Amino acid sequence: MQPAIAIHGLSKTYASGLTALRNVNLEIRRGEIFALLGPNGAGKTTLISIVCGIVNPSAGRVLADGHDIVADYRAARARIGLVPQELSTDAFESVWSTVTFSRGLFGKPANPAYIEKVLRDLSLWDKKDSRIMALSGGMKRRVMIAKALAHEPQILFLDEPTAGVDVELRRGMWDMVRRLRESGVTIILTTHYIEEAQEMADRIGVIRQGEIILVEEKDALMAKLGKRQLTLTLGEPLVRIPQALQDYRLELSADGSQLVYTYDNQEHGGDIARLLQRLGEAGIEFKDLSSSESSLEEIFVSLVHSPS
Ligand SMILES: Nc1ncnc2c1ncn2[C@@H]1O[C@H](COP(=O)(O)OP(=O)(O)OP(=O)(O)O)[C@@H](O)[C@H]1O
Repeated sequence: MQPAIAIHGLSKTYASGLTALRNVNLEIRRGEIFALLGPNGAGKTTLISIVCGIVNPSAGRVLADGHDIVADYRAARARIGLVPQELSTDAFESVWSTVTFSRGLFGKPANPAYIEKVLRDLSLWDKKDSRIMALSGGMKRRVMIAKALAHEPQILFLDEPTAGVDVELRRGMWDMVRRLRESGVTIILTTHYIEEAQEMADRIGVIRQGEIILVEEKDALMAKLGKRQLTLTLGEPLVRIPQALQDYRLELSADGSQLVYTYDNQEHGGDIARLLQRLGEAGIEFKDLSSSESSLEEIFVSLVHSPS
């Protein structure tokens, strides 16, 4: 199946000489939610802006639903909806006219029934006659999404959709994005919030200094890179890790009161049973035991901060 977005060898050097993207290759599958995760200045907005035709690439090629974003701009752009980071709407216009106008920009014939559906789906129907300036911040964000959907795009870019949004509203946005995906829209979102990627994405791409350093199924990423730790609080502090336990990846806390065992998610629990048995044989007693799983956040931090 043709990908929703195909990016080949994309690079961008701004007039200032700054290279924001370096040879990016990426395919977004039809119908997926793809989260592009990266620290400030990594190149996320530049990438989205190129795909949406707002910024010119320095090199490379992008196809949106098979249409070249430069040679076949109109067809490519018609398939894409963009919800930018900044709220940009005319404060004095009503919700209805703002959204209807956006559809007209793409040369699509009027379709009040479709606009009504979009506004209802976004819980904006009862605000359709309100001026934008009279809406809350969360409602304004939803208007931005309604505008982006007005021309019935199959691919939706959300640039930092929940930046500065409270927890409740963020959950509401996530639900809404899932519903959009269920309706067949492919979704690409950028985020700083690891939790957002962890919660929403089917696949995750990590971008650092203009390079895509990783693209993985979220579940595979969690399984592959996720580590578990078992912390044993000892009955009596140890001075050093006994010879009999040298085979295990064990660390002793500075005060000798805790042993920490780090293991991969894929490893089986049998290893732990053996470790506990060996501890018993070595006469080491423990009074407490707890386990923890590393989150995507730790994985992300270790990736982004590891040397290039
Ligand atoms: N118009 C421009 N001219 C020159 N440099 C730019 C321009 N736009 C962005 N940059 C630079 O390109 C780099 C990538 O910026 P970009 O906005 O794409 O990053 P980002 O990952 O979206 O960051 P954030 O998470 O902060 O939004 C940054 O170093 C930025 O300063």
